[in-house]
Amino acid sequence: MTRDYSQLFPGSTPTTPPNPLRALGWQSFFASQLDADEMTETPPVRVTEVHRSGLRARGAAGDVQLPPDADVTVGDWLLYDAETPGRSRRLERKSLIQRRAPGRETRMQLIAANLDTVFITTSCNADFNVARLERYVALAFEADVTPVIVLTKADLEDPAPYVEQAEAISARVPVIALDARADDVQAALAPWAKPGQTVGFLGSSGVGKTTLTNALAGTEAATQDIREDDAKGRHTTRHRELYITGTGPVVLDTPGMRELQLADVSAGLSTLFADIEELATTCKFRDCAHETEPGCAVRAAIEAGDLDPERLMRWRKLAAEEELNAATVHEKRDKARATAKMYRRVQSEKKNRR
Ligand SMILES: Nc1nc2c(ncn2[C@@H]2O[C@H](COP(=O)(O)OP(=O)(O)OP(=O)(O)O)[C@@H](O)[C@H]2O)c(=O)[nH]1
Ligand SMILES: [Zn+2]
Repeated sequence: MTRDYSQLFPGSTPTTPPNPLRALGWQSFFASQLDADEMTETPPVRVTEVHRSGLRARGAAGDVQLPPDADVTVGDWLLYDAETPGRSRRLERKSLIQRRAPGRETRMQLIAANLDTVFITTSCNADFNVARLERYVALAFEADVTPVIVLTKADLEDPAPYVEQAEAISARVPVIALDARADDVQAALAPWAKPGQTVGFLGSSGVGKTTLTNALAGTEAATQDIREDDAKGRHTTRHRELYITGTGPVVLDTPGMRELQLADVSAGLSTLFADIEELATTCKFRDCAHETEPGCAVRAAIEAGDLDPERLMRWRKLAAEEELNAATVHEKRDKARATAKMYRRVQSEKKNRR
């Protein structure tokens, strides 16, 4: 059987019924990475779940399973090789959210691939914290995901002062205030939550991420929970990590996103604090610490009221933190290598002694 895949390529006119791949978040960026033959022989599937035992993915023809692969994460697109699923080719990513692996592992842990927009969520109350929002924004920039700040619980408190502070974070980051339980959530998020787009939520516990996910994914979110028996025959409820709404965006909701911390975000910090870094290049001294040095452009901007001193402080803190984080990742890796080397030496010495 030959399928007509011409409609999946950019520039073609959409046909009805809606393209099933588009409902999964398929975009011309991915289509441009393969030709019509590959499209037929190895149809694209999107990874919906990652488990130790393997991957689950969904494509035009339904759900498939693949062997585990450390270089694949939720949201990835694979060209499914039905004969040898392990050989399925991963398409180049549009974006990638990753973090330092917790505990003793030294590698980066992949959290989510191919998100278009991340809704950085906080509430108009004590949860609101500019420094934390900046971290999330830097992380989004680092991952090549568009950040949008969403302020929930606007029905409980006057959102105006929160909106004002959030808008000061970056001219490149839109800010929206809403009641997450209201009917107009879909409309408010519509500019980013269009069909074919993939979105996710970041933020502390209790700020309304689940409420917003349900608003976008509708009843789908609830009905996509899967009941299954675990190894011991107990019933367990498993959440899908990718909600496919059919008519709206794809909503990515992995446990990893909820536990996310600041990872390597040096590039993201440079984007967020581009103004300060730009100013710093005009300081008289190259290694200016922007403290008491003469000819410091950064201090001059503060004195002129053009730069918020608090913002400078937060930039310093984040930059220092980032330096420390990056160092520990590298140090850990060096240490692990040294240990492995020593182990091999001991083993070979043992062998030689025999
Ligand atoms: N009044 C009001 N209540 C809200 C709003 N957003 C969320 N809530 C309520 O706050 C509580 C927590 O919302 P959730 O959506 O579960 O928050 P969450 O971010 O998913 O929390 P975790 O699942 O712990 O990560 C629920 O009782 C919501 O109904 C809002 O905008 N206004
Ligand atoms: Zn300076």
